[in-house]
Amino acid sequence: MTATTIDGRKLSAEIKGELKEEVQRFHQAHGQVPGLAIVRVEGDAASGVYSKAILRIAKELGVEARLELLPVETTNEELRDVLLHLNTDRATHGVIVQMPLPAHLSQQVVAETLAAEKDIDGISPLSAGNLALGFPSFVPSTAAAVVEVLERTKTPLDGKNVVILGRSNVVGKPLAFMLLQRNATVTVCHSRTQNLAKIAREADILIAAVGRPTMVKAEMVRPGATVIDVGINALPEGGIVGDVDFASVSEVAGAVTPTPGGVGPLTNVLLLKQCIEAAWRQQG
Ligand SMILES: NC(=O)C1=CN([C@@H]2O[C@H](COP(=O)(O)OP(=O)(O)OC[C@H]3O[C@@H](n4cnc5c(N)ncnc54)[C@H](OP(=O)(O)O)[C@@H]3O)[C@@H](O)[C@H]2O)C=CC1
Ligand SMILES: Nc1nc(=O)c2c([nH]1)NC[C@@H]1CN(c3ccc(C(=O)N[C@@H](CCC(=O)O)C(=O)O)cc3)C=[N+]21
Repeated sequence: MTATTIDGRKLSAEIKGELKEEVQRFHQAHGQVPGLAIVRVEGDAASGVYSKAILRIAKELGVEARLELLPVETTNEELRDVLLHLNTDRATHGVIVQMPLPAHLSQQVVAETLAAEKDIDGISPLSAGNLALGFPSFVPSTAAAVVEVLERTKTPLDGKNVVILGRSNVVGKPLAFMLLQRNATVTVCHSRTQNLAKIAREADILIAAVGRPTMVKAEMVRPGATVIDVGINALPEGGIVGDVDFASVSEVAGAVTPTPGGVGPLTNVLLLKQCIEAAWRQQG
């Protein structure tokens, strides 16, 4: 069997088309456009690339985005002051703080300071709690991207076995709650999981978010399963590779996302989608 390759770039273009119209509707209704602030503390080169990618997509959609670039020696107090200012800035509807932060800065301070109504990447305790309770909430955009891929490819979730590899706060955990809410039977695996390959093979939908290049091999995949690769691993020779061994897995899976060109291209688009949603909510 040769799996269908899920085209993340195509899905991302489709969503961007919808969001452009949404921004126009917002502008007509309120005489302003949704506003996004990207907070980036210098120190991680890759995060600079992601910030630029977000700015580019915002521009395409007509969202007003600006970058708050802070020096690497920024203190927790200074970072908190920047966030407190953005919390009350009427032109800013959504805020993303680029991860990773330098080690001396506290993710907890960030998560607890950012106003929940502007927390478009779902990092605040209130957002996480709402998600866990099944209440409407902003969610981490990578998890949102995975669910969007599954929904747009009409992959059935109700009653299905979903196995998630990885339990991070930005991918594995929020995904587990989102998929439970959609009536999947969810198993979350991590570095201490025993018999991981056997568990993975039970999955109708296997989601890899571990950060281990090509860890998921064909033997771990049930024939016909849908395999979603969240992993973005930089190669020493340049370029990126996913957590899934795409070539071998394609021979057993029913459908698989490639890397690049899979979940990645949807991530920033869904961040913008949540920013536009935040703008509507703040306008009542
Ligand atoms: N497409 C996108 O937009 C994005 C992609 N990513 C990519 O997704 C991947 C995961 O990211 P993130 O969740 O932030 O990563 P983290 O490093 O925070 O979490 C990795 C998770 O994988 C688990 N894990 C690590 N090694 C193994 C193993 N050998 N077997 C089983 N489980 C293992 C860890 O277990 P334990 O908890 O026990 O340590 C942990 O739960 C990365 O490749 C990252 O680059 C991330 C964000 C956005
Ligand atoms: N607060 C926060 N939220 C995030 O969601 C967040 C973050 N910090 N820090 C960095 C990671 C990583 N991330 C990606 C976004 C887009 C692509 C993407 O567009 N990928 C394309 C191109 C990749 C390439 O070619 O380099 C692809 O996979 O095809 C990937 C990864 C969001 N992250």
